[in-house]
Amino acid sequence: MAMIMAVNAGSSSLKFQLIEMPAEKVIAKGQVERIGLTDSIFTLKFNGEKVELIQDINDHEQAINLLLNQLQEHNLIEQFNDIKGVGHRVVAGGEWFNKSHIIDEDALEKIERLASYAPLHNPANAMGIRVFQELLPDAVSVAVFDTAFHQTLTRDKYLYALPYEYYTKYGARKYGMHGTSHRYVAHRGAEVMGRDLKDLKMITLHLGAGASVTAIKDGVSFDTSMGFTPLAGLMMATRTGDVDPSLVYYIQEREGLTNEQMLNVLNKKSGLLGISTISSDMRDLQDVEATNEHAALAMKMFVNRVVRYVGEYTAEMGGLDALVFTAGIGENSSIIRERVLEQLAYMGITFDPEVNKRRDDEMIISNPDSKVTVMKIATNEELMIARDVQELMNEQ
Ligand SMILES: Nc1ncnc2c1ncn2[C@@H]1O[C@H](COP(=O)(O)OP(=O)(O)O)[C@@H](O)[C@H]1O
Ligand SMILES: CC(=O)OP(=O)(O)O
Ligand SMILES: [Mg+2]
Repeated sequence: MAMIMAVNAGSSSLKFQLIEMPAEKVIAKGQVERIGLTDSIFTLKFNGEKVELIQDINDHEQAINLLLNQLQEHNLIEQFNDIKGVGHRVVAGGEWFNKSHIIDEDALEKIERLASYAPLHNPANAMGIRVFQELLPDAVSVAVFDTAFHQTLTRDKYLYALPYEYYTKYGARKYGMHGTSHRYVAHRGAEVMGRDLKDLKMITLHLGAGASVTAIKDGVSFDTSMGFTPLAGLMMATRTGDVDPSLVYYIQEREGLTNEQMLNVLNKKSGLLGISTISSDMRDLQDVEATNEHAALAMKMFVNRVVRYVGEYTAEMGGLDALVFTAGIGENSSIIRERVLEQLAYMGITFDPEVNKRRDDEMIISNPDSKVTVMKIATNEELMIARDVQELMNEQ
């Protein structure tokens, strides 16, 4: 029996679970949401108790400190001596890592060197790794990469139509992200359907602050919407998603921005925030869309891009059997799911809007006569992380 801590730093959140393995028993779990916004939400659940705090949390460092203080306050820190392994979500693994890896100095240095492959994430991931290594020097430390699941993409899918030498010289290619989540919900989705994933053409929609779409065929990742970095693909909370690259230079020149400032606009000032001008959080937009034209426009654009990718990937796979919604928006926003599904009626998708409003962690939303089975599956990246930590510890 081993106690494992799984740490998942997202762009707007920090999530963790303390899990007893191999029983997969969750001892404590919690999250900090809305990092960098006002009224950040901290929740901690243990022994049937729930703690909730609302306060402004500016960055991941503050989030980790708050988490550690709270664990201490509720005497959960004593369990730290029992923690044998800590698993960290790391967004970019480049071509160095195609599976989870024990973190030694060399691996940590590589994770830090991959910062330009995931500028909002890898530095925060590396910071989390160092904090926990100091706190628990004897625990095995493991990195679980978002990019690993997408290593099955074939060259025709992962290359950009740039001069080929940029791929060989600089690793300029699509890596894809959110792989741990896409992998988890794809397998759970197939189980809910009572089917073998290998026999299904499936699209998984991970719609959180970062958002991505994955096409899954023959049980593996076939194509995915994020790219060299998590900036590509869907419109996101603060990221543009796909944009004509010529516009970047056009705007940069006129606004007199440095490269770094321009990247900051694309990563942190765009997306739902950029269009709505009021918030990057879908909850805030839903609250005011009836009276705020910009909030309504941002939501319309968000839905449109999801619909576009579903069509694109269905065409690439030559059909679609199953569609899965997950992550913050995918799991919690029945409005967004409803609007996406209404626009997919042309595919023969039918669903009951009342069923769609239910809050179960796992559910089939589509009607039995629907040509595509539509599901909502709550993701669990932390469980996948804990499983990989356990596996690597067993191999040691
Ligand atoms: N009840 C809700 N309705 C609509 N959107 C929600 C709801 N709850 C959370 N969200 C959205 O989910 C996003 C966070 O998703 P999450 O997957 O936790 O993000 P990340 O892991 O990328 O930080 C928030 O930005 C918010 O827009
Ligand atoms: C890769 C990525 O965008 O992650 P997140 O959604 O957690 O920001
Ligand atoms: Mg996330």
